[in-house]
Amino acid sequence: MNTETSPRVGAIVVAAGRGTRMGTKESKQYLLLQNKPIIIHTLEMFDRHPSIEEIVLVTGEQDVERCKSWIDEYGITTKIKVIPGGAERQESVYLGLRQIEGPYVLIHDGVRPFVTEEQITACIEAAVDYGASVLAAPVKDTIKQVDEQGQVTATLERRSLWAIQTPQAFRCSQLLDAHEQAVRDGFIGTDDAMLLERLGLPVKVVEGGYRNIKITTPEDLDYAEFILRHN
Ligand SMILES: Nc1ccn([C@@H]2O[C@H](COP(=O)(O)OP(=O)(O)OP(=O)(O)O)[C@@H](O)[C@H]2O)c(=O)n1
Ligand SMILES: C[C@](O)(CO)[C@H](O)COP(=O)(O)O
Repeated sequence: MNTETSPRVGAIVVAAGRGTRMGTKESKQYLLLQNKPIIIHTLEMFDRHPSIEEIVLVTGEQDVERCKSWIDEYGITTKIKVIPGGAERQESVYLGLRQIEGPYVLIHDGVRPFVTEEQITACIEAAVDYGASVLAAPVKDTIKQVDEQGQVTATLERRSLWAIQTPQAFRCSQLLDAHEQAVRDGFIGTDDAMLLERLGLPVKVVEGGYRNIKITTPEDLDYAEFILRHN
């Protein structure tokens, strides 16, 4: 990406979750991978990217100060704010959005430390061209719909199914409007693109890879160590 012609881009890294599916006492984003907190691995990817001009890190209220200390300790140099998040991921993103200057913003899960520079660039370029973009990978399994009794009701057409990841890139003003509309409608989505989709706005899928995992359950930690060792 030509940084002289690229737009100003801010990144919101959300890390205010409790990690209940991980089941550890320490929130998963602060667990260590090769002796470094996961959240720092993630922040480093955005810190290194030439188009990212500011970062907002959204954490639990009780974690703001230790995150600021780690940011100093690990030498993150991009302009960065650390703010407390909300009860839902969507609220954490919304609080972050209110701090971003724009015109473009990337939303990223703090527990996806393996995003690459090329993937971040591809998401930014697609957002500039199409308005919004999401990183994703084609699903590898056969996906079936199952009812409450555990009976299969349908097998979905796999060619049209993608597992959606982050980063997701947007025009700041458009994402802010979509969040405010969702609040008015009492709508909560599991990602940010959903908030545009429900308004009929286009979202472009950018093909990423299978390594950009969201660290969610204990076995993901073993795979994360494996990825780091083989990078
Ligand atoms: N109120 C919340 C909930 C989630 N997140 C962040 O959103 C990302 C993706 O969410 P997920 O993996 O579901 O994290 P948790 O909510 O922490 O996990 P769990 O659902 O197992 O509790 C994580 O980086 C998480 O910290 C957030 O910033 N604010
Ligand atoms: C945004 C996301 O990472 C895309 O895969 C995901 O939807 C977060 O959802 P979760 O259910 O809170 O993990």
